[in-house]
Amino acid sequence: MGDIAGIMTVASVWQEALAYIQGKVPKQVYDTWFTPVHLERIEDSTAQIAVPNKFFGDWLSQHYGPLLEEAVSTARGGGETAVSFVVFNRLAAKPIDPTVIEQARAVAGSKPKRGIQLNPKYTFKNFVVGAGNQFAHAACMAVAEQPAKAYNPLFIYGGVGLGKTHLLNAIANHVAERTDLRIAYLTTEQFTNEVINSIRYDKMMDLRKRYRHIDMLMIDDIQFLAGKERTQEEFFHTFNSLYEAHKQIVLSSDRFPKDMPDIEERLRSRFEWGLIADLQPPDVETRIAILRKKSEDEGVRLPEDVIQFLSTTMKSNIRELEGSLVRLGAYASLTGQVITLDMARNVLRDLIGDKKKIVSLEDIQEVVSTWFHVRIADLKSRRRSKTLVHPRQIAMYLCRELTDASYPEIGRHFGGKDHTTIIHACRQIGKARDTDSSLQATLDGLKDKILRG
Ligand SMILES: Nc1ncnc2c1ncn2[C@@H]1O[C@H](COP(=O)(O)OP(=O)(O)OP(=O)(O)O)[C@@H](O)[C@H]1O
Repeated sequence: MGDIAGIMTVASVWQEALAYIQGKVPKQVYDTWFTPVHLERIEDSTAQIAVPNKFFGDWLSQHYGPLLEEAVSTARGGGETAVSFVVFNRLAAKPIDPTVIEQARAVAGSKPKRGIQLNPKYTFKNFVVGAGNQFAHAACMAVAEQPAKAYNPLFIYGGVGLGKTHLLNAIANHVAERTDLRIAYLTTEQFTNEVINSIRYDKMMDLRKRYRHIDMLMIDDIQFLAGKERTQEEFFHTFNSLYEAHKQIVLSSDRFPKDMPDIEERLRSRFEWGLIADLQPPDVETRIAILRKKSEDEGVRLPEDVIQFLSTTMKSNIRELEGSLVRLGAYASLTGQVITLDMARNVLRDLIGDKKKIVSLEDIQEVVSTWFHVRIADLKSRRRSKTLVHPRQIAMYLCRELTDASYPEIGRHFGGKDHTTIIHACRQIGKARDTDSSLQATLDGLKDKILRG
């Protein structure tokens, strides 16, 4: 009885809200944007509007969110009503919260577990497991099931957009759902800012106390500690006290510990104490599985030939794969067309074109020097220290791989070196990359930076 009364109320509120909207927008807008949606329920003072897919919801929220709020509030006879959106063709539809659509990075607050803002979308359930990420996934699952018992620290490394943040969030979400452990999940940038502020306001003791009383510390993109001595020092002490107290530490990085030249040795070696698990670019089967899963979740119909096209064009980065799906879905939704192969080619032309960007030898030298924290002059010099030889050889190798420059020409750009030196470097790196997955990840990361500019 209560239910029926509830449904009737919702239905009548919606009818009135629609009448209100009709009076405010042109017919075409009304037909396109308001007839496909309905009011699902009203809870507290939030009205849930059911939409056909995520993009529709995003668009509606951006353009007509305030009008919807006004309409529902008026239909309910006043009082503020907020609106949120759910996708109605999904079984477990979740509200679309604009703050979590983009990656939500967590902030460690004074009460770490309550203060964190995890991205609820990043769970183990929606992480597609394939050959390249199986190991990292299993390691993360083990840690999530048994924090501080399985592997400590857990160090996840992998190239850009391969799922590090997703996995870290998945661990935190899993643990937060099942336990009362106090979790601090933050990016290295946030940790650095906290250290800087604590120094500035003389609150170092507070910071230390805060971090030393948590049960699980998760820091994303730890490579950004490079060159930040004071933050490294603070992190070192935090690490030690948590580790000694048998608390879980999880770190992610885009490179292997030994490839972090500007990080103190005592920290680097600690990163290797537990388990290091890498994320490799997905193979074609995994790319297809990811596309299928994401398109299903987002309510986007992707024909088979488009799935094939996307999975063979977007090879090295899952974020890019996802981005292309988002763009296609938005385009199709806004133009009211179904997705076809031609549309995909058209809409994603610039994304695909990016890959063919012409790069110069200088671009490569610049990116490599920033990555390894060495000067361009040192890359061109004849100094033979190990910290220089490796980046120099990598830069030479990438010059050969990403440009049409000849060996002598590359030699000239590296301080007038002989072409045999360049050939040697290319062979060394080419050979090593076949067996060294950390080198592979480094090369992928560098290429990504070079090609995207
Ligand atoms: N195996 C997977 N299954 C489903 N989605 C994935 C998978 N791997 C990555 N993704 C998705 O790809 C996007 C990029 O992943 P994520 O942000 O975790 O990458 P990252 O490695 O942290 O990148 P960055 O180096 O830029 O910080 C996210 O939206 C994530 O959900």
